[in-house]
Amino acid sequence: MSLDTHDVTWSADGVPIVDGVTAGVPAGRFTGLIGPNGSGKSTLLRLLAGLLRPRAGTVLLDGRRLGELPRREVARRLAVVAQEVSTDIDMTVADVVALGRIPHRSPLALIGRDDLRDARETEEALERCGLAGWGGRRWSTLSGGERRRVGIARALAQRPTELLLDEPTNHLDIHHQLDLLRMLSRAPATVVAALHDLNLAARYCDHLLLLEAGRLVASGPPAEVLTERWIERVYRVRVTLSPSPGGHTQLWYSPLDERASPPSGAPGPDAAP
Ligand SMILES: Nc1ncnc2c1ncn2[C@@H]1O[C@H](COP(=O)(O)OP(=O)(O)OP(=O)(O)O)[C@@H](O)[C@H]1O
Repeated sequence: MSLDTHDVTWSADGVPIVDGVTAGVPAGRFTGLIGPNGSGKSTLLRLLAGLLRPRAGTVLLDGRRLGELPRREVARRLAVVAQEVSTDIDMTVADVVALGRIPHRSPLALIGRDDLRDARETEEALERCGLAGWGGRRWSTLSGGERRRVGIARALAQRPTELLLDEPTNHLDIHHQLDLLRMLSRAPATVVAALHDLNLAARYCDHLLLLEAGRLVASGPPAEVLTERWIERVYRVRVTLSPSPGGHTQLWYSPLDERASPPSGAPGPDAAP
């Protein structure tokens, strides 16, 4: 495992938000953090990133307590892409992405050599996010989806060993959602992403952690977690699973109080993916 939590609890005003979670994040794989609104995904992600301290329990990075590791090591290794980013910064896209290089800067290194390497990493990260040639654009002029991709490029420029993302597909059109998740599933890092789209989670994730009211209720490969029983219980919707033309599991939803007809290759009028 790359990241582990042992009986981790975090509460606000005495109310447990993450409640006794023991979970492992497999090294080098893409783990999806799923669960309904308010189930604790963002909070668990922040605990994994060391941005919140557990009230009880421990978070381990490669078997070592996260809170006891040197800050610089954590800053180099872990990259976090938060749900929303500030809108009022007046920087170029290249400058924003180059922020990802800061943890790697050594005060003793030759400035010119660092600059060259940072420029190369910045350009490469922009390319991987489909933003080649965008370095000179002003951040403040970008759309929501473009900002999202720049934020992810910043995280990639850091060359993290663990990449943690909170709803990375937010604001992205379907082309960029697929592009991004394919890229994350192939990234040379341990990736953890909070995701709402269970079809995308089924298609791209290697491992899933399912949260319900702050508790981990299921974990494992998508085929073991995305079952009719779990989805109906946790999301309170009826679901029908069928293989997609590409061979992945496709989920069709309908309200619990409606009778869903099984799909015959295409969704019925009451079933929306
Ligand atoms: N600092 C806080 N003080 C009080 N309540 C909080 C705090 N942080 C989170 N919560 C509550 O904890 C619950 C879990 O929040 P969290 O953001 O982790 O959920 P989530 O699963 O990421 O939700 P969503 O899918 O809506 O983004 C929510 O009900 C939220 O209101």
